This record gives sequence, C-alpha cells and structure tokens, in this order.
Amino acid sequence: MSNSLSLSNIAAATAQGLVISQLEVYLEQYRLFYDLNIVEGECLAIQGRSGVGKTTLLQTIAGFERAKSGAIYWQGQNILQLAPHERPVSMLFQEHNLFEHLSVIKNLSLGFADVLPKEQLIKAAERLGVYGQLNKMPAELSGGQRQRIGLIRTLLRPEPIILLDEPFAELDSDTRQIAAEWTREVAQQQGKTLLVVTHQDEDVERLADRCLVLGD
Ligand SMILES: Nc1ncnc2c1ncn2[C@@H]1O[C@H](COP(=O)(O)OP(=O)(O)OP(=O)(O)O)[C@@H](O)[C@H]1O
Repeated sequence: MSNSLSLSNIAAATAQGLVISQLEVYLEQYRLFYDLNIVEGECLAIQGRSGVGKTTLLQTIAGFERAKSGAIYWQGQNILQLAPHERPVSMLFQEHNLFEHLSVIKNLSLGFADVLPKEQLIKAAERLGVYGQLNKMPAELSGGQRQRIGLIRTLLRPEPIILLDEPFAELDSDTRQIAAEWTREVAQQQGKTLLVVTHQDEDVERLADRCLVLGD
C-alpha cells in the first residue's frame, strides 16, 4: 500500500465520506498555539523564522516537553499523557542523537525489540555513505556522519510517526539530496507519517507533500 497521499486523493476520500486517519495537534506551549492535522502517511515540512516554535512543536509531540494544555490525537487516541517511550513517535534531534559509550552499530540497534533489520541498516548505511563507520565509536565521526547515523536509526525504528529536526543541516549539497531522497523513499515504503523541520526550500521540494510555515 502506498501511503503517499496526495492532497487531491485526500480531498476525494474526504468527499466520499471515508475516514482518514490523522495526527491531530492542538497545543498551547509557552506562548505558542498549534492547531494542525496531518494525514497518516503524509510528509509535512515545517518552516518559519528562528524562534517561532518549530523545535518546541516536535519536542512536545514526542513528549520531551510537557504541554501547558491541549491534546494530540493519533488514530483517535489522545497521546498527550503518555510518556515519550510510550508514544508512537521516533525523533531525530538537532544534536545529541547518539550514545557516546556505544559503537555506531549498537546505537543503530537501539529501539528494535525483536530482530535488528540488519540488511536494511546495511543498505541504508551504504546508500548514505556511512557503511565504513559502523564499527566506530560516535566520537570518531564527523558531524555529518553522526547526523546520517541518527537519521537511519530514527527512520528504521518501528514507530509510525517520525519527527526530524533539521536532519540535513550538516550535510553537503550532494549528500543532502541523497539523504532527502532516501528519507522520502523509506517513509513511503514503510507508511510513515513524517514531520520535518527545515530551513531549506530544496528539502521541501524533495520530501514534502505539504509545507506549513509557522508564523507569529
Ligand atoms: N523551556 C522554555 N521555557 C520558555 N520558553 C521556551 C522554552 N524553550 C523554548 N522556549 C521559547 O519558545 C520559542 C520557540 O523556540 P523553538 O526552539 O521551538 O524555536 P525554533 O522555531 O525551533 O527556532 P530555531 O529555528 O532557531 O531552531 C522561543 O521563543 C523560545 O524562547
């Protein structure tokens, strides 16, 4: 099943009265207000000036910041009271994504309760140019290599909602394109619902079904 729903598909389905599964976010946090709906399987890019509240939105959906008030519905259930590890969410932060005392491959295996999707991990590492780093410690990696390892782990974990906070910021333009296209492909194949904070319009074009520009 392809979960890459175009907006026209969504409009058509809605017109036919079909129930569309959504992530619904109604939040008050600090002095910020959020009201957004994201269809399951959609990729939403989030932009806006520095300080407008992009990271706060992702951190609150993931449960790392406690909302002042509101609700977050996923498939009809309010997940706002759940602890971060209980939420159906996998998040890539701007930094601090790897455990320093664990090798890269051990970092990658975190979050897989059953079997590590080793073949998938190796394919991803090859595609993103970090295969040679798998047996190293995080301290031996460059910022861009760390970012790609974090991206692979975040995308391949089983949670259906993926939050990426400036995931390509440390990558050169060629690697950025490869990483964005890989992200899009995996998200589509696995039916992930993706929220991506980015300052780059090219990421929006490569990845997103829709772009939300947060304003004051
Ligand atoms: N713990 C906190 N307590 C009070 N206000 C906070 C806290 N954390 C963030 N804020 C405020 O929330 C607002 C949004 O910050 P946030 O980091 O989400 O912005 P952003 O859009 O992600 O910025 P950038 O593009 O620079 O990363 C800012 O005005 C910030 O001062």
